[in-house]
Amino acid sequence: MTPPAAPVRVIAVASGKGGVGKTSVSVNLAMSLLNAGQRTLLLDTDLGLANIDVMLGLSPRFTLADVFAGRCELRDTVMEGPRGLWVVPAASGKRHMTELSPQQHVGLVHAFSELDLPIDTMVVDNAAGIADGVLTFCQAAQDVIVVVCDEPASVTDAYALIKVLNRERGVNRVQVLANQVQHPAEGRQLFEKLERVTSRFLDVTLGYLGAIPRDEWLRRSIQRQEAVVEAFPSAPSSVAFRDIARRAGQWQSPQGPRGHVEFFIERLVSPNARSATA
Ligand SMILES: Nc1ncnc2c1ncn2[C@@H]1O[C@H](COP(=O)(O)OP(=O)(O)OP(=O)(O)O)[C@@H](O)[C@H]1O
Repeated sequence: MTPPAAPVRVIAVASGKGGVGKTSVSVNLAMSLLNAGQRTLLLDTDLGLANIDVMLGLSPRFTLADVFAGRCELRDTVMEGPRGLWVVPAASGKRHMTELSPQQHVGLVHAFSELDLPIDTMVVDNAAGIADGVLTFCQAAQDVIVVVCDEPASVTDAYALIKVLNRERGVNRVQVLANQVQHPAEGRQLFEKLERVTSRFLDVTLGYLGAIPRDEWLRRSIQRQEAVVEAFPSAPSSVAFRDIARRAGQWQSPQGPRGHVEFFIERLVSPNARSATA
């Protein structure tokens, strides 16, 4: 009998507002987890404006667009990135891909359960906004990181995202990550601003994951199509990403299925529960 695959920790990265640095966070968090010994898969779910492949200088043969068009299986899209990071790329400029049905989003989540990859962690980069796909992928993850920066629209859109995740999808735990901060106190202030409103109006626990400084080295790494933690390991943002990956590694492990759409659900079912239902 093959031993059951171990649970996979799934972390969804979202932001509400676009352009705050969500993809940079996803790429560098995934690379930092990998460098800390976690076998990691990075999934790009931005089916309209995908850019993880561009950020990492990869040339995908197949993308999620091909899966939905019936041209390949999900496993055919998995490619090997830097240092053995697994990447599932999306497709840019496919407008119809942003109009997938809720069933197709759920179908994609379930398709991951069939994926026989030896991974410990999956990082899911989401599109901006609060479309059905974003909500489903966040709901299906064990942890959600919401990236904010010091702009009024970023904070209000982050609140809007947390509100629909909580009210419509039952998400009750969110980690807040401040990006592009000018000084460490700015990150904490942004978190407190968000927490004041969420604690008044929502049934959700916010955790403060930390802050990534505004860093010219990060911009340079994007030009070089590399993660900053790889291109410039001692840059201030690289130091912050490693710290955040370390903290993310300390979150409590998944306790088992939560009874709704969930990534790698089979791997969350304990071996005992499996044989009881076999
Ligand atoms: N910590 C940082 N320091 C300096 N520049 C940053 C930082 N984070 C992000 N940026 C800049 O912001 C730009 C947008 O970042 P990124 O593409 O990661 O954002 P995004 O939220 O994923 O955007 P979208 O919603 O459009 O996908 C980057 O090209 C980079 O120039």
